[in-house]
Amino acid sequence: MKRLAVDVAIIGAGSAGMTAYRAALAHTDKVVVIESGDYGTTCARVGCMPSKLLIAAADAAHAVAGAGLFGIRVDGYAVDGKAVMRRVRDERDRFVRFVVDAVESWPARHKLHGRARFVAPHRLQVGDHTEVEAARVVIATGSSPVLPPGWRERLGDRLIVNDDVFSWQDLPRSVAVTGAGVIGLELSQALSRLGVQVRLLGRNGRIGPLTDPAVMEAAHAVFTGELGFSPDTTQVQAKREDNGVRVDYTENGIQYSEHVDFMLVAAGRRANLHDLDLQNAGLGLDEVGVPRVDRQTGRIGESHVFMAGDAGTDTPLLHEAADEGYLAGDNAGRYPQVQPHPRRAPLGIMFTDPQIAMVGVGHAALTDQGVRFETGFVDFEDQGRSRVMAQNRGRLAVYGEAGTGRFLGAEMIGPAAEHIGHLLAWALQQHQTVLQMLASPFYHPTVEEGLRTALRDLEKRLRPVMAMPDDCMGCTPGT
Ligand SMILES: Cc1cc2nc3c(=O)[nH]c(=O)nc-3n(C[C@H](O)[C@H](O)[C@H](O)COP(=O)(O)OP(=O)(O)OC[C@H]3O[C@@H](n4cnc5c(N)ncnc54)[C@H](O)[C@@H]3O)c2cc1C
Ligand SMILES: NC(=O)c1ccc[n+]([C@@H]2O[C@H](COP(=O)([O-])OP(=O)(O)OC[C@H]3O[C@@H](n4cnc5c(N)ncnc54)[C@H](O)[C@@H]3O)[C@@H](O)[C@H]2O)c1
Repeated sequence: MKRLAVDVAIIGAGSAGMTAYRAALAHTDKVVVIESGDYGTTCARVGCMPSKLLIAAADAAHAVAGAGLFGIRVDGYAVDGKAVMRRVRDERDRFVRFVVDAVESWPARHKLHGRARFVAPHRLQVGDHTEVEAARVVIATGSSPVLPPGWRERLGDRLIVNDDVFSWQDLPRSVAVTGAGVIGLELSQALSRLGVQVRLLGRNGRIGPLTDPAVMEAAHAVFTGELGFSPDTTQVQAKREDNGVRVDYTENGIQYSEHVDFMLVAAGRRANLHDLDLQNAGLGLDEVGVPRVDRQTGRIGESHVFMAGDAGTDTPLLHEAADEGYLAGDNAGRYPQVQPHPRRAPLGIMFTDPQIAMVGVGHAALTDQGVRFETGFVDFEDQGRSRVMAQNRGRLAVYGEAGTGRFLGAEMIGPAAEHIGHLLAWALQQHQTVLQMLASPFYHPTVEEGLRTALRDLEKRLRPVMAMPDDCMGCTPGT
């Protein structure tokens, strides 16, 4: 058994771990990053990037299929599944290469390969070959898909998760997708637009991260209109049969039975903490055995252990993982002079079409917290620029605090949501009021004019006396 003594040991070389490494290195050279799997990160290898590559192909197919609306005739197009998947894999490999190159440029003394687990608060065992004595530890072990009990045993290789999709050589004929969350919706719509027959099995009418009933209603209209989407299924059973899976489920009291090539499970992800033997780390764990992490320091309680990324967050997103990696790595490096780091305004974007954006505090959380707030809406059906582009589907809800007029958050499904989401998150981070936001420029004709309509609606409800003049459709058409 080799022995190693370091100031900072980082478990996991994903996006959070890599950022933690760079931050810790600013304080000490005695750092080691321990990785049990392949280098390249979840984001580049099986997450953000390959999923967006698949969506890009689906968008191209959708644009061709819908070109007739603009008077553009496209005769006889076909989706070449092998070519689609080849581009997804090739471009994905390019992104992975950049990450792997970065890791390969690190000195060998900073890297260790193998599965890490705690044997004592300051001691990690890595595989069966090395024992690391670490003054501080950063846990950045990411997350893995949650599978319904017994399905892996019953379905074998017909049960797939996101990782499997991106190594396909060709597109299958049909898939059932369990879970209408972010991954389920993004992949279902992309596969459907590429000609795969899709059955998306949701639960309790949930649709991605949305909580605002009016925005959810608009989202339901979008996805049930386009996909084989069953938003409120119960009693879902899956069993293996010849060349695929038999899926039985109930919706609205009616039983359905379908045969599909694969069952894709996208029913949420769980932090990779189970095999770390955290009970040996001397940490305070909560009632379900999970450590509590300070959002601004990344530190677990008063301990020498820090956590970053999907392993310890309720916002498992790439930019959050990178930020958390930085603050955990920095604090592990400078320990015991741990310092808090400010966090950014919450922002989430789903790359469906139309896209979904969540900014700040959502409708359900505002309601649960008893905040006095008002809501402004815009429906995109008659929004000028959106209609010009035939992307006039969806709804935006913006929330403002009663009394102060402070902007609090937004939920949206609609055109350009990735851009509108950023504008709103930046305004939120600057603590702007709705009136201050309305004082910013809005160009004509843009989708942002739809945002202005929603903000004006909100302003009217927040401060009836100081309301802005009504929209003038004749002055600037379709805003
Ligand atoms: C399909 C999909 C699409 C996504 N799309 C987006 C998107 O568009 N935008 C966005 O912001 N986010 C997206 N995400 C989320 C984003 O990918 C994650 O939030 C981010 O990658 C998390 O980074 P991480 O460093 O925490 O984990 P990871 O990158 O998973 O790194 C964790 C590392 O720890 C290693 N490890 C685990 N246990 C041990 C151990 N005991 N010992 C040693 N090593 C260990 C693992 O092998 C892994 O390499 C997506 C995720 C998925 C799955
Ligand atoms: N665009 C992006 O930023 C992006 C894209 C993909 C993933 N991600 C990240 O990855 C995380 C994980 O994604 P996810 O989609 O796996 O999780 P999720 O939490 O977004 O969605 C899981 C969904 O599955 C449902 N569900 C759970 N068990 C079920 C069952 N047995 N049957 C039917 N439905 C069931 C849940 O109610 C939920 O709606 C996301 O929270 C997100 O942060 C982000």
